[in-house]
Amino acid sequence: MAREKLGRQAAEAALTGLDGWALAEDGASIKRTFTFANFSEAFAFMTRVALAAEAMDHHPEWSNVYKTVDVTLNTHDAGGVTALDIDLATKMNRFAGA
Ligand SMILES: C[C@H](O)[C@H](O)[C@H]1CNC2=NC(N)=NC(=O)C2=N1
Repeated sequence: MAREKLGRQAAEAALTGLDGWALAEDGASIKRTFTFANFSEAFAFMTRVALAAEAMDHHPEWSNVYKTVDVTLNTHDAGGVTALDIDLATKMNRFAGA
């Protein structure tokens, strides 16, 4: 099920092939820093992700400084990483051209 919490091994397995993402030390979230050419590119990325996230009803925790976007994903209800986070991370990589 999409909201079923993935154990550490399953989460790590799901991340293989997902460029740039790593499991947080506590195993409860996944993280990636995206770096773009400039602020416009970073903000365009965030806009695309925002629309996709809203459609999924699954939202990133993120911050933006100039051309970098730091992202943390987890599923609050499950208290950890689920397939929803992997799906959103996959979309983010696609939007970032990674
Ligand atoms: C009611 C609604 O489905 C929940 O609050 C959603 C909204 N967005 C969410 N986003 C994330 N990242 N995790 C959640 O558990 C979550 N829950």
